[in-house]
Amino acid sequence: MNWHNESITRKIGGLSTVLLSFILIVILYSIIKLLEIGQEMREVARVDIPLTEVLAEVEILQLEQHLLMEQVQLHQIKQNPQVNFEMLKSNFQSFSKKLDSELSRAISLISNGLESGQISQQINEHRQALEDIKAYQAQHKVFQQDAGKILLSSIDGDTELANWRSLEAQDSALDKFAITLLKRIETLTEDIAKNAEKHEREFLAINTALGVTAFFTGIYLTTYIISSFRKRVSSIHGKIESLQESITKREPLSIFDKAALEEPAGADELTDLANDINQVMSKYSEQMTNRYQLEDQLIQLATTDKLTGAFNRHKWDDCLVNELENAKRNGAISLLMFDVDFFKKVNDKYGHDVGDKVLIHLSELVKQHIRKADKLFRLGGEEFAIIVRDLDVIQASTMADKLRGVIEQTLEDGLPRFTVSFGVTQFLKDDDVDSVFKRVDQALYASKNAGRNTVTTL
Ligand SMILES: Nc1nc2c(ncn2[C@@H]2O[C@H](COP(=O)(O)OP(=O)(O)OP(=O)(O)O)[C@@H](O)[C@H]2O)c(=O)[nH]1
Repeated sequence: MNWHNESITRKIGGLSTVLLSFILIVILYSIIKLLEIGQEMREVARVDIPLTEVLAEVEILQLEQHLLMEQVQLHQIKQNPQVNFEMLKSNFQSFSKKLDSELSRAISLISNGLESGQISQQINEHRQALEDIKAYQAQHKVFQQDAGKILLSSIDGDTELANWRSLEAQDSALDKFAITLLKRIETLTEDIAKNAEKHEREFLAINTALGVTAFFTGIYLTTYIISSFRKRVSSIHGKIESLQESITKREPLSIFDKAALEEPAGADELTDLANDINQVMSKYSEQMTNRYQLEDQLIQLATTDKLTGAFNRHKWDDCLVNELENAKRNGAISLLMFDVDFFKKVNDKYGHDVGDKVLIHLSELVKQHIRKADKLFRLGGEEFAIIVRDLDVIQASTMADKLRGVIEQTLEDGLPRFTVSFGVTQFLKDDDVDSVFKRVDQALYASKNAGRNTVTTL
């Protein structure tokens, strides 16, 4: 399909479709990405941040428990043997219970998150964290039982002291475990938050790229459509201008313009308009050509002698005036006038038809022996004239004599021999139509008087 030739409606429709498709892609992409980012944020907000809080609480409890043990060792065992074991035990159990409940909360946060699908990122890391918390809880339970037993007895014997040291070691291991767990969950949360940020940045970058692409595609397509319209409109404008020019000059369309009339390809509204204009121009051109030919024919009829094909008297009058002007500006122009000798006798002896043929033959003969630029006129009856450019009177006289000789020598089948007499003159600066005509007529008259078949120059 040639897009260039599509209709205006389809072009604009195509442009709108492209732009709307882009917008739709941007919207769909935005929805998908926002849902994805929302899910990631929810995961951070509902699982990872609470998990971090719980483990931070666990760490604090762990520290408090550690502190309690230090107190027991420093104040109650060494300095004050009358220690209230019941209160210590109660405090310790209360911490342990709290810690255990926080650990259970952490376990249920991860387990529920994994089951419900709320945790969608770093699933394996979350599973690993779950296992670690469970291990920590189990380890803590052992510590809790051991501590319960030890706190019921006084720590003054060697055995008890050894047990106390072992308990301290367990507590210290739990401390480290709690810190490691917290760090692991913090890193996990950080990673997920970073991932969400990365997705946000990607989302912004891709949306910007899509927006910019849509913008430039829109500009490109709009410019393309406008320029294609302008091209077509200017071609139509050109046609109308050449039509106007042709009407103003009253001339048919030039060949170049006619070539432009070729049916343009395509199916848009401008093509229809161009086709209509082409049809009008084609008809107009045809009419102008016919008219031109008709005018040519009329001009030929009006300026040509019917019998001989030479220019007639009417044309002679026009030409004589123009050539006189030419002669004044551009130099030598001569005039030859000739007349068939004793033509009346030809008519009388051979008939008027033969007389006509003599005149036709004479005119053809003369045309064969003069230059294209020289004009032959039949002034009336058997009287002719030739206007010759660029020849002075002497050169024109020589030319006349050559013609005279050719006519005298010519023997045409069915025609009698005949001769012609010439009068020759040159257009002079002060000449007017009458003076030059009078002079050449006198020259011809002189030739007749001189016995005919001769050339006289004046
Ligand atoms: N066949 C024919 N004869 C014509 C035509 N026009 C004029 N004539 C004749 O030409 C003759 C001219 O005769 P004249 O004027 O006496 O001249 P001429 O006999 O040629 O004698 P000079 O010119 O003195 O040599 C007349 O008989 C006209 O009838 C024409 O168109 N056809």
